[in-house]
Amino acid sequence: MNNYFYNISGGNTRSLLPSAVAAILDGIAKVVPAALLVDIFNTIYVSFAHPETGLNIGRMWAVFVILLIWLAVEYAAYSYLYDKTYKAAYSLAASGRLGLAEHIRLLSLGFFGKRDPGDLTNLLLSDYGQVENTISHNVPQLISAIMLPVLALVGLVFMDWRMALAMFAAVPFGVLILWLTDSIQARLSAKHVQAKNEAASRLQEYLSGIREIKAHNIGGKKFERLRLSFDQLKQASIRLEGIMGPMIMGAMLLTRSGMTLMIMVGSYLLIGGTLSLPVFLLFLLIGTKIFEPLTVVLMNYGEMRYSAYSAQRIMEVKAEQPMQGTESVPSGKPIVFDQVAFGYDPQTPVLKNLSFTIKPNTITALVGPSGSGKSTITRLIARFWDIQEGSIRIGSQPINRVNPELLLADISMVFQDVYLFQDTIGNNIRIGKKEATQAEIEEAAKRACCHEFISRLPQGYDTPVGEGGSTLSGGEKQRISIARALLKDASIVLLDEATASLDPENETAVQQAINELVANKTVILIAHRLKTIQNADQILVLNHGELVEQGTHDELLAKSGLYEHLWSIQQGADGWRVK
Ligand SMILES: Nc1ncnc2c1ncn2[C@@H]1O[C@H](COP(=O)(O)OP(=O)(O)OP(=O)(O)O)[C@@H](O)[C@H]1O
Repeated sequence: MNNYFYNISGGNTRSLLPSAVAAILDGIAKVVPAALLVDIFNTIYVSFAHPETGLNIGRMWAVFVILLIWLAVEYAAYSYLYDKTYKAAYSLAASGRLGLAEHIRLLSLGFFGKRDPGDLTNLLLSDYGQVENTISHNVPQLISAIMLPVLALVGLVFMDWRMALAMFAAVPFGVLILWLTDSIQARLSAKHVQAKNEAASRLQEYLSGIREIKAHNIGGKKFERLRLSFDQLKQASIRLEGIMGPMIMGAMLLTRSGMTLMIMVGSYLLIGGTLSLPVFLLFLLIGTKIFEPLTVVLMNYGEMRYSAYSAQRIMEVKAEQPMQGTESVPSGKPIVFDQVAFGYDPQTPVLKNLSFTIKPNTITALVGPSGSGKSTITRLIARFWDIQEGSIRIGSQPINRVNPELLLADISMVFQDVYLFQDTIGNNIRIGKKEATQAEIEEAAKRACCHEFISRLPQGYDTPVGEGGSTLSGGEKQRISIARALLKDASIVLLDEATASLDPENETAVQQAINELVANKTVILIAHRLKTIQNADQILVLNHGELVEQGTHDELLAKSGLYEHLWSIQQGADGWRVK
């Protein structure tokens, strides 16, 4: 149970305390009207039992006034409960979501390879929503609903312990049913949450891949996966409701059967003369009030069990270790790969025994057939993953000891698939330097050859771009990402050359922007077209994750090896035409 509260509060159990106190106050507030009801009953009963004394009007008025005052107190208690519980729950969930998103950002990219992106979205939205609901509704309602039966039990035991025992005798059996079925409920709830997440993931996949689905006419196949996931969700929902419903209902009926038992016991005791009529009537009156909150307790317990799996999922991600390292990045030092071996899956090596040095302020081009490991090298320099063997150093500092945030602050990256955020063009460039002025942004845009096309847009730098940059052309997005990198002005530039997919006009503009970016930087460039790297300081030729050749363009051509082979293929392909 401790674990449960630890998980639903996102590891901060103390944050539940104010709402628990508020719920206790709310519970107590609800007990007072019941106690006053007993007093009214008693006053009326006495006037009937002893007609000579008449109805005690003064007492009735006193109860009426207390009830009025109490309504105000109850309102205040409820407002306090609202403030402490609901607001606390929503801010706990909001800060928890942001904290988790921040934690996820600090994890190695290897973590994302293991998880479906839709699954993580669900974790942050749906699972947190579930937990939020538990904290804001189920836990306080449960605490508040427990107060009346517990306090009533204490009072009733003093009045007549035999009747109190009869009234509550069935409660342990109701609890026993819940306890016995706990593992079934946990399993069914987990399956239901999994099915819900799977359906949401498939839906997200279907919607975000709609362009490819249309282009390849695979709607039927993808829709089948979507249909299947919704079908499984339906089955899981039916199983959860179908099995748990009767069990909770059984526990409820059993608990409520205490009322019947109490009436029977009371009747016998009344006949036997060991119970007075007013006490019997009092038990009947209180009994009707007590079993309602007990039903609420059982219902909320079911809900809480359901959210336990969501909380567990959140805590599992929180338990993932962020990348370690506290050192700063030595400046002006070479990047050294020393017998590096790496595989995304450690059993399948992608890079093998790789050793080379990249001198500061030089251009190193990575060349090789598709899948030879070029992008992987750039990802390892940025420490998206940690390697399994050997070491990567900047100067003498192994990068696995460097603070990942500081390392990334020193690296600019320009990839082929540029992602632009759903924001203005200006703010998308500002990502390179948060505190940049408008003048700095425009200066970077000018150097990246995108100022002109941005200025032509009706809202200029304030023009919003669609999510992912869907409203801009490939070349325009490239140049904006180069402007970002220019603004960042990091000493290491990782560049995935993308000019192959651009039209000649865009290509010249992008090439010019790249030339601005790489001046006086340590550049690692993934080269797809060899004619662009003839002036590189060194070219590393990779094949199947191994370094097979190394040198300048002329040195490598003279070797007549893989580079020369790739060069001659590209020379031939340069003149291809559609017939
Ligand atoms: N995230 C990943 N998870 C698992 N395997 C991966 C991942 N990224 C790449 N790989 C595998 O690692 C190998 C090297 O890939 P990499 O992307 O580094 O090659 P590349 O030379 O850049 O290829 P290309 O020129 O086609 O971009 C390939 O076999 C690829 O399938």
